[in-house]
Amino acid sequence: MNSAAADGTGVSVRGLTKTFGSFRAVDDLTFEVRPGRVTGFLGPNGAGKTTTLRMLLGLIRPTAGEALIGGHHYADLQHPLQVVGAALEATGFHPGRSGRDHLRVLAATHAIPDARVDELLELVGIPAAARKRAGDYSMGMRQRLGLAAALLGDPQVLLLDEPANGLDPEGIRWMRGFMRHLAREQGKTVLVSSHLLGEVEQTVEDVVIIANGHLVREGTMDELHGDPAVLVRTTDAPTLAAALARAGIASAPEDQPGSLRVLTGDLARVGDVALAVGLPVHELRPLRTDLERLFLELTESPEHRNRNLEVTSTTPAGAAPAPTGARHTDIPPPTGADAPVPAQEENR
Ligand SMILES: Nc1ncnc2c1ncn2[C@@H]1O[C@H](COP(=O)(O)OP(=O)(O)OP(=O)(O)O)[C@@H](O)[C@H]1O
Repeated sequence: MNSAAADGTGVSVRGLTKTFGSFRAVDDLTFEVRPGRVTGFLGPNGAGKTTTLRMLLGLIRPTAGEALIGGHHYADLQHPLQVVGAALEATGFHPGRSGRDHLRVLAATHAIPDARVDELLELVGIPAAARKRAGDYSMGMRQRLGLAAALLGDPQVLLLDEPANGLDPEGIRWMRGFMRHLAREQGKTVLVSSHLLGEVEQTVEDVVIIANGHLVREGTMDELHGDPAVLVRTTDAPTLAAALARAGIASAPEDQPGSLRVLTGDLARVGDVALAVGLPVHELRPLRTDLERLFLELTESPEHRNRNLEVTSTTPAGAAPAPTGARHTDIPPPTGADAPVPAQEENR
């Protein structure tokens, strides 16, 4: 067993499967989430991210496999709020009640002092606004309130579903910094879902990428970026390439005349080699992997084509396909254990 899962600090998903009728929303999914790092849980709309998070939180029952938090099923946690905090949907706040009161009720049912509520509202940046009725909150305010609720019990593990949704650029910057702080300074295990790799690439160290309920890539951001490379442009690329080769650095011509792709991350070294052979450097910059393109390649390859964009067999002739992320039309609206419910207090 993975040590993080065994010592009670990580998240472990093994062979996790969920079917709704004949539709496999999550299909034999296996991955680990480590403490002290922010992990991006990525996939296009409808890939199965929320369904996976809901299984981790015991909100829906897996058809097969297991979803463990610190080596335990959610249902077996004696003090869940102190182990895992979740912000799944920025809803579920009573519109007539203030955000502060909402948190105070939640705190009271878990013997958490009111002072903790005010401390958290301060931390998420809404100490005054949280005294107004939640029904008037912007999406961004609800996100911050949801985050405060998730942190109430100071849990080791945080599961955040698209937390940047509805935040303005300043809010997004704040959220990124806050997630990094929780993981790096406080050692928490942070799993954050998003359908945009670009949205989380500056924040996450690890990624778990899924498409159509399947795992398509698990690893570090560095692995995703691949080996470092540098673009250099000069007046005599073959001479520079030969000099670089003598210095033990491989390179290959780029499309642009006079340009080389050099397989190193050390820009200064490339500049020094050019200087040593008397060549001017007209351009010298790191070559970055186009992560957005890579993400599309991984998730939209023929075997992972987004099933939500395809017409289902039950769609009436001539009818438009279900929009991306829409529920499947052959499945009745969820009820009971499988109904979408907001995080935290519904978990009881
Ligand atoms: N209760 C349900 N009944 C029927 N189908 C469902 C139910 N919940 C989810 N689905 C379907 O399962 C698939 C995965 O949905 P899920 O919400 O987990 O995806 P997601 O990756 O979180 O997408 P998004 O980024 O749009 O939130 C979708 O095709 C969705 O329509």
